[in-house]
Amino acid sequence: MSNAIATVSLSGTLEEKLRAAAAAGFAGVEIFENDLIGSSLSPRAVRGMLDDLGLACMLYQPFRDFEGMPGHLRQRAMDRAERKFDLMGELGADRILVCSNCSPVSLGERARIVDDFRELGERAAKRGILAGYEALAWGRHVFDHRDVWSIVEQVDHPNIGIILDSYHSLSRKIPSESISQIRGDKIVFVQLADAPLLDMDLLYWSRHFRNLPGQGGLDVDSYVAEILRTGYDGPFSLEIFNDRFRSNSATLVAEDGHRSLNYVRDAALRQLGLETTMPAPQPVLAAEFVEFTADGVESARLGSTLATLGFTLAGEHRQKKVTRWRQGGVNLVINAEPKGFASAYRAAHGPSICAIGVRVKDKAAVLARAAALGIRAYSPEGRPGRMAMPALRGVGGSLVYLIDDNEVEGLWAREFVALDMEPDAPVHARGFDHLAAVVHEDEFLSWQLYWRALFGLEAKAAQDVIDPSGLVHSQALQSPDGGFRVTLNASDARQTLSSRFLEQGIGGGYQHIAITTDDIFATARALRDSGAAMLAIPDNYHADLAARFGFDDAMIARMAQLGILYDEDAEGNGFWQLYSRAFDKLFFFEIVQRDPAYTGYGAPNAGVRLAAQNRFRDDSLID
Ligand SMILES: O=C(O)c1ccc(O)c(O)c1
Ligand SMILES: [Mg+2]
Repeated sequence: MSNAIATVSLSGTLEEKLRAAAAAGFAGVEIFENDLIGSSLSPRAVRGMLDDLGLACMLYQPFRDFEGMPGHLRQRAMDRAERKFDLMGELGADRILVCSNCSPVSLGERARIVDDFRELGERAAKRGILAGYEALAWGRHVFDHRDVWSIVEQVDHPNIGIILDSYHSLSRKIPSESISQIRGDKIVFVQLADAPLLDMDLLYWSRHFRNLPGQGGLDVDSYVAEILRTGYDGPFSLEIFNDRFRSNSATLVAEDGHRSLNYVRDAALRQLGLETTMPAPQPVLAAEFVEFTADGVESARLGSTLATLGFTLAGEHRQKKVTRWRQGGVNLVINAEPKGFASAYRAAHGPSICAIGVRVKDKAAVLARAAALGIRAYSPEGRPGRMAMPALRGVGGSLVYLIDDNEVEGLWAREFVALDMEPDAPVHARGFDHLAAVVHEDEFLSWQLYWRALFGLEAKAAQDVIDPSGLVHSQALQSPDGGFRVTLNASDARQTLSSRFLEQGIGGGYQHIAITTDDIFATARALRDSGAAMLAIPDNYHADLAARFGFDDAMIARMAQLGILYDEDAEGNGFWQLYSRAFDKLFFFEIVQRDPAYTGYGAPNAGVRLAAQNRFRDDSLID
């Protein structure tokens, strides 16, 4: 059970693609015909390079418009096949993919198609080649793997088998259980791809939007499980046509690709109740803290800001210039140490969120799963084992600290001297609702895979958000019970709030923290009274709210005065929101009150919020 990747999935020249595939640990590649045709390397030189890199040439593809051709075109197709068999001999490939015919002149007659494959089988046998028939979802006559299987059965030739491609089957909603009809030893090759759920022409969707298993919305896990159940033990190969990947770093896509195959295989084995080498994903129970990096002066200013937001200084680190601010279940840590990770992060990104801490049941299992997925742990140079908490690399170079649920209280007590909290300070924050990160568009899918593969977070439907300066893609992910939520935002438009954050902060990272309250009106009044700088929302928004939800005038006036936004799902579950102004134009806070059954993030309000923030742009980057 090895991992392979089609050269079409990676950017660059053929040489660059092969190097990236080898470096990421793939056992082999599919040579995609166009990549060879456009290369100045001879087939023998490609073979030499594959040998040097330790890569097998597992498949040559695609061979198009073969079966059911009329008249003299039939002989042309056979001649063409012989030429490709010659080429495969030079490349060292013994498998070829024949995709179902798309030609408008092709014939759909079953008997002809069967005859053509019998003849191809005879020709392939003389060369020691296996040909696999793949149903393209947009094939002229054959577009369903069930038809391909029935043809392959009828052809009944040892050199003719089936190739399964998850995109073609799942985009057409063909039940994966149908794979149980297929004999495992007749599966010549398996190609895997995921895709976002878009209502789109099948060909266009396939050629531009495929992505890695764990980055889209197709049930690739169950597809793989059904294939494993047939006894197939050959390679799983990524065949990803994706506009973004074509311009992305081949190294990033190859590394993510390898991770995604290991992830999907693990998930499929788990579905089947079979043994797998990876520990199970540990759900994140909750975010325990968010850590800010700031120098001494910024630290004092940030402390004042947190105080206006209702936080109290709750502890000081026993050895370090680190303070703990607390309100209800929300812990914010300000790290003003002049050395170490936080200080290095600040040097690159400015005062910002440099780490988060998450509670899990078994951090050792998380670390082991991360290692199996090739996700790096953070180890401060020269001081292994000195960390109070292990950490993994996270978005924008930040860290994710791992804390076992049963050690949380002990950890705070051990590391921090507790300061007396004002006993009757009102508590408006119950816990973290979600953490919102901004990432480069090129890494948008990569971080989705990270959260899904490592922690088993579930992806919600992607949202397109309209910023006054352009489109922002937004993807929410959450633990199955909703105890931990993150959102990823990315934008190609140069002047959106997301893009300005990347420029200002030199790279991705967390841009805002959303905190839950049980009474947003009381919280909003308290924040106003303590002088917190909050984001004003224009009256037009509230007039529209009144029209949409029938709020009375007094309610609308209160919401407008306090800058409260509202959304409601189809069942009438509500969601209330309130935003702070940004600290140093870098990060800000959101306060939310959610009906337990409301599962969104106020997407209809995001454009209004971005427009409001956009009004503070002029003097410098964001506010
Ligand atoms: O888009 C295509 O033409 C194409 C070619 C070969 C494949 O294996 C495939 O899945 C799609
Ligand atoms: Mg395919």
